[in-house]
Amino acid sequence: MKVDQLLKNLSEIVDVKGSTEVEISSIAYDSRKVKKGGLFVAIKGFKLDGHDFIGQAINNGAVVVIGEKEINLPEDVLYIKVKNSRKALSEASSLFFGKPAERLNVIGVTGTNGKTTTTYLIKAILDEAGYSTGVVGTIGIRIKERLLPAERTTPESLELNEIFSEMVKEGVEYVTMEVSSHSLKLHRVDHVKFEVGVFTNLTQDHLDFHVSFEDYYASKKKLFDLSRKAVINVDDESGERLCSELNIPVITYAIEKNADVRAENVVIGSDGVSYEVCAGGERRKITYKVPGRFSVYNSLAAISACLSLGIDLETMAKALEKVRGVPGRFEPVDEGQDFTVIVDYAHTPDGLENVLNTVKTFARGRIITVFGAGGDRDRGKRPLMGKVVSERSDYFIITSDNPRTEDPQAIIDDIEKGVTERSNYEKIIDRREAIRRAIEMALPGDVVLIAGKGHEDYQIIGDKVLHFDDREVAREFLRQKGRKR
Ligand SMILES: CC(=O)N[C@H]1[C@@H](OP(=O)(O)OP(=O)(O)OC[C@H]2O[C@@H](n3ccc(=O)[nH]c3=O)[C@H](O)[C@@H]2O)O[C@H](CO)[C@@H](O)[C@@H]1O[C@H](C)C(=O)N[C@@H](C)C(=O)N[C@H](CCC(=O)O)C(=O)O
Ligand SMILES: Nc1ncnc2c1ncn2[C@@H]1O[C@H](COP(=O)(O)OP(=O)(O)OP(=O)(O)O)[C@@H](O)[C@H]1O
Ligand SMILES: N[C@H](CCC[C@H](N)C(=O)O)C(=O)O
Ligand SMILES: [Mg+2]
Repeated sequence: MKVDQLLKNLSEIVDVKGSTEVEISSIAYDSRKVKKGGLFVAIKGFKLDGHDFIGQAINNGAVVVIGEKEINLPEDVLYIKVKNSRKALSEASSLFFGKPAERLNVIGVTGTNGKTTTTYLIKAILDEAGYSTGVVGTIGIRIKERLLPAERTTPESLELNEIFSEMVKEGVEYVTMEVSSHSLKLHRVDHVKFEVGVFTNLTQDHLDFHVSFEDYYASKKKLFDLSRKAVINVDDESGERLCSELNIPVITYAIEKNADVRAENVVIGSDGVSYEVCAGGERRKITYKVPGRFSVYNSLAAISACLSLGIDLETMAKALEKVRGVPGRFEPVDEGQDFTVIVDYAHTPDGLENVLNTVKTFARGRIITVFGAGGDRDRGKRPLMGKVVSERSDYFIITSDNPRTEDPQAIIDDIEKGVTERSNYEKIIDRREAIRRAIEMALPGDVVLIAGKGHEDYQIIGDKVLHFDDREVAREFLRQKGRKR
């Protein structure tokens, strides 16, 4: 990439110092990853300041540096001062990879809960319609049928552009991606023009990162500055507000309220949901084999997004009928036992409320819940999670869910503060032990809900990532219990 081209593409240059007669061979925002002939983007972080590592970046071979501070560099290194390094990183990496986002139809999904599920449902519909698809999100990066691991829900702009360029090479036409509030606030997707932006809902989470609920809302709203069209759940209070604040075409969806796409005659059963979708004077029966009211919402979101892309209801109904769930989202673990075990990714008060209300609709016996809350994350949600679980479970075990650098016992104590009186519960730090105990005590007809980790195959303790998979552990103890009989 030539520097003069880069200069033309950066929108907020403050100053340029040094020779512009250079060629850039790679980009890095971590000084340790800079290569010879590379561009280093210095980011003022939350913990460290990338500007402090410019020396190291130059030692590693950086020929161009982008930053926000007033800095003097050796003569042979070009310094570009910008207003916002993260935004510049997004613009530079898009250019470096040949602006791949412009060659893809990108659908962005934001909201506190339901993003992963909705992206998978949209993918299923697009596959059924015969398109070649890619997915970016919590479970990983999917390029057609190839699944690559992902560190974050929404990758940093540099990695995202690399993924997009790979997708373009492989002939992907549509990408459905989760757009987290972190990524919007931190300019990870500034270079993307979304065909459709989808808003699922907004409830408490991440108030460690966002200074207030209003800031959380404002970050999510940014997706719609980057979208051509919007799809919004107007049964959600923030969704309704968002709808009134946008100047782009909007398709609304709802069960309760009046909306462009509505679900009527909703039936929620133990093996899934069915309803009639009404859109633009058309009606079509929808069957989706994952239970819960939230399944109606997630499928409505996917239908509305695909309607805006011109796909017919017939194709959508066919696709949704075939979907058998998303890994770690309301996933049953079945070893032939006479009670139900479900692994789910609910890790917010709202997610837990939804999943427990769903379990309630079909549980014949007791509801036994195993859950915890992430360390180094929103502390305010912990007692709320404790309250929701204690109000909806007959028995529960508070345990660890990625304590990270926090004391696991202190996290459990935070959760316990919200537990209502006369609850039946215990606290077991070791998640494996907690799962063993829940399975051990389950009687015929009971439901054991293991919440919070879903598809994750690790437990983060301190800075160590240890292998841990709720589904594997549950299976092991189910077999053990089966053998004892
Ligand atoms: C809170 C958050 O999002 N933090 C992101 C932020 O980190 P930071 O500001 O703390 O970075 P820092 O450690 O201070 O470092 C500043 C800069 O110095 C650089 N550096 C550092 C050391 C060195 O030797 N040389 C060097 O150049 C770093 O590469 C960085 O560019 O900027 C970094 C670089 O872009 C990100 O990697 C990092 O994401 C971290 C890993 C993270 O855990 N993010 C999570 C919370 C996240 O993004 N989650 C969302 C939401 C999921 C959901 O909705 O549930 C997601 O999309 O996954
Ligand atoms: N529309 C919804 N509303 C409320 N809760 C939901 C909804 N959809 C799913 N859930 C619950 O939230 C959990 C997480 O769902 P999903 O993984 O689809 O959300 P997400 O927004 O991608 O989460 P994350 O922010 O962690 O990536 C599910 O396991 C389920 O219990
Ligand atoms: N993407 C979410 C996932 C939380 C899942 C839970 N298992 C945890 O680690 O807190 C986050 O990083 O907040
Ligand atoms: Mg997700």
